Amino acid sequence: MSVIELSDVSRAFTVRSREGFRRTKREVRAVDGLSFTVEPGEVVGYIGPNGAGKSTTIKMLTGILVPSGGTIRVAGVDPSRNRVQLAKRIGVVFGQRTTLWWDLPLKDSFAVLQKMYGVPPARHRANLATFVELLDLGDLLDVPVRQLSLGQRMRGDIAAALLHDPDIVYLDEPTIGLDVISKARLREFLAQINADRKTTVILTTHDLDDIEALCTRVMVIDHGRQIFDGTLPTLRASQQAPRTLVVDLATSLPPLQVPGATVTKVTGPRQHLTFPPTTSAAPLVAHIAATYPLVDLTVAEPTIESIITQLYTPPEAD
Ligand SMILES: Nc1ncnc2c1ncn2[C@@H]1O[C@H](COP(=O)(O)OP(=O)(O)OP(=O)(O)O)[C@@H](O)[C@H]1O
Repeated sequence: MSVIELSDVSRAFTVRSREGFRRTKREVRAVDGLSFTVEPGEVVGYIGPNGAGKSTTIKMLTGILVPSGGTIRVAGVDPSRNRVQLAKRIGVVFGQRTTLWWDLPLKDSFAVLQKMYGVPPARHRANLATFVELLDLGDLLDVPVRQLSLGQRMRGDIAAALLHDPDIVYLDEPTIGLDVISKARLREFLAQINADRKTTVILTTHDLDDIEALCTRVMVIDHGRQIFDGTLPTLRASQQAPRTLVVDLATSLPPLQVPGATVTKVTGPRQHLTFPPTTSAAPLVAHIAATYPLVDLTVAEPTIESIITQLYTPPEAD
């Protein structure tokens, strides 16, 4: 059974403004007819440009906002009518602000959460031991949250969101502002938690490396509507972005003649050839190996960044 179900969900806001002496009212449709389901254990990247409606969707999924239309079920209940019941089944992390108690040492925040959620003491101890080890929190437990660095605090926030064994966790920009090593550690941790506990993860991020590292599925939203839902390879293929063969030869040569591929760059013995996403690389590689003094060869996929940019950019009018 799906753990999240949205059917034709919309959410409008009335924005009031004043122009001179005139007051105006305008309706913004932050989410506009959204339908999708998420299965238990999926890791879904929920992405879109600024103002696309991502936060509004997440707020409706947690029950903070009531939809203007359509129906939502999360873990079998209507979020806005069953917020308290649902709170035990979900965890939420907002990268921009902490849910921990600012003046309390990290371990005291965890103890408060245990009481709030009524986690059995043995389970709490086991979870804490796992998170302390995987997130390297040992030296931080006695430090007040306000003294933690952003990366340390984020590790604390993520542990806090998972201590009550939620079925679903919403992560809103969890790696924002973190250095490369902290990002990598967080991604590894989340992948492991998902593998071990089958926790469903909904990840909102502008860092496409998060998506690449973690998500089995990507949903792209723009102007409150879904514009893509599928796997990363499907997203790549759907955008028809060309792939590239990077060929290292034993010697510098003029541009190679390879049917179905075009040389776009020559730097000494290295040549870059592009070919359509619908073409298999195998015959091209076979042709090059049989015809030229090949030393090494790699296939470079289009970066997800370039694909998403292409997706967000409206087609030019004729
Ligand atoms: N409380 C509100 N009142 C009025 N308009 C709102 C409100 N909340 C969101 N909006 C508008 O709804 C639209 C979607 O906003 P939302 O915050 O969901 O986008 P987002 O995809 O999360 O953007 P970002 O990536 O910038 O966080 C925007 O046009 C925003 O201005």
